[in-house]
Amino acid sequence: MSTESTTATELPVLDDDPFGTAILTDPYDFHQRLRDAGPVVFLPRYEVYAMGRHEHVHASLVDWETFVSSRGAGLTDFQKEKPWRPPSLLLESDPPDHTAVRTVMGSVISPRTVRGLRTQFQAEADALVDALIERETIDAVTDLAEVYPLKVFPDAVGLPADGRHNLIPYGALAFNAFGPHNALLESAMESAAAVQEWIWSSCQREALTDSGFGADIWAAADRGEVSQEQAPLLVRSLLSAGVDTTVYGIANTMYALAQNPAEWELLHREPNLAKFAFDEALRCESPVQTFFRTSSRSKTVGGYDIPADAKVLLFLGSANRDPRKWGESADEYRITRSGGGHVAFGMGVHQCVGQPIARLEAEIVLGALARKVKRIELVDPPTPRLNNTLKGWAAIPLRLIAR
Ligand code: HEM
Ligand SMILES: O=C(O)c1ccc(-n2ccnc2)cc1
Repeated sequence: MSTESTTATELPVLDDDPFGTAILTDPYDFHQRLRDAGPVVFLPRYEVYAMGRHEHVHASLVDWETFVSSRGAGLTDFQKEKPWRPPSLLLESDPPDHTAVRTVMGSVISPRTVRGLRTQFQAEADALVDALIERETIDAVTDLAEVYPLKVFPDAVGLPADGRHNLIPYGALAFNAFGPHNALLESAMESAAAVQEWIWSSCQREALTDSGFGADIWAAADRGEVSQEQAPLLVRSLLSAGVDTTVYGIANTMYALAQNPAEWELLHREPNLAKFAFDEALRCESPVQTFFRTSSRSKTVGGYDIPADAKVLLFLGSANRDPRKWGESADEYRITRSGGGHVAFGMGVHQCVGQPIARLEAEIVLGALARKVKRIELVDPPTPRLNNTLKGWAAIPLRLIAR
């Protein structure tokens, strides 16, 4: 059998700052240059190895033995620097440690449990939409995308009624913390300092209602499926991830629909397409733009050598717009596209365990709005909300033209 010999080819280099304001605001030109530069590109700014093509991002996500998560899913290498908080038992662990806690979280957020949320989620969506269509203009972020998840998700977790507003700055901190120590992370640390106490106390058994995702995690600990020490950390995972991601995802979908009136018109005619409208927005306006891995050993990717112990930056948002996978219409928002295969929720052992909740929230609230609103129009350009990991908006002023 011939052994393919690949001579180490000189790595392409890009001097851009992917965590600078310009690229965080509008990453798509950089993504194209990254994909066209090669399968692996060295970014000297942070001394990391970057991948932007779907083929290699996908392959690296599923190769958890080479590209590990236990040394941090952000820029910090936990073998070299202390994490800012105890590492995530899910996101920042590898099999076999990861396997047991993932099994528990997968059974807590099971399709059956999530299906049981549909009635309550629908009631909250109908009430919110009925209030919104009374107004001629709304803000799709502050009146819709931030309001709906912040009501239904903490209810599903079983959080106390007061203090829930803390979830947004804490989520912003968690996602900024995956990036470099820049001004975004600095300001997130300052504004979230106060909420860390509320977050940790909300993860404790006594703070949670006796039914909900929180209680189910503690029940798994009582059954010995996870330890009593792991239970609050698993609840913390839900609080870190459960709100900001869906806020950005629903907002990004509304902006994509506002930019494509024909797509809204189709959705208004067929509100059951709401789940596809959300999925296509996740592909072309990915809320979670990047995640890091660390190479446990040297690896040749696309003919280029990545050394061991290197930080590898996977551009999910770029992979999801790669014309090598999605064709020339890759940048276009088309809700009838068969969009399967995107990596907006990751891929492999760490693929988003909260996906069913995110999808249910979006399908229901977008479907409820589409049923009652004939057309939506942008009133002013949206205001970006910058974050080292998340891409989305702080404000999207819209006019709603109900039936
Ligand atoms: C639009 C919404 C969401 C997006 C785009 C998203 C995206 C992702 C991505 C890309 C990963 C993989 C991370 C990696 O490979 O390192 C992930 C993992 C994860 N997500 Fe989400 N997420 C969303 C919503 C949620 C929600 C609502 C929850 C909680 C209920 C959640 C909980 C998690 C957890 C716990 C993990 C780690 C899974 C593991 O490491 O086994 N996510 N998510
Ligand atoms: O355990 C944590 O802190 C944590 C877990 C998961 C996420 N995440 C990212 C995208 N979907 C969820 C963020 C933080």
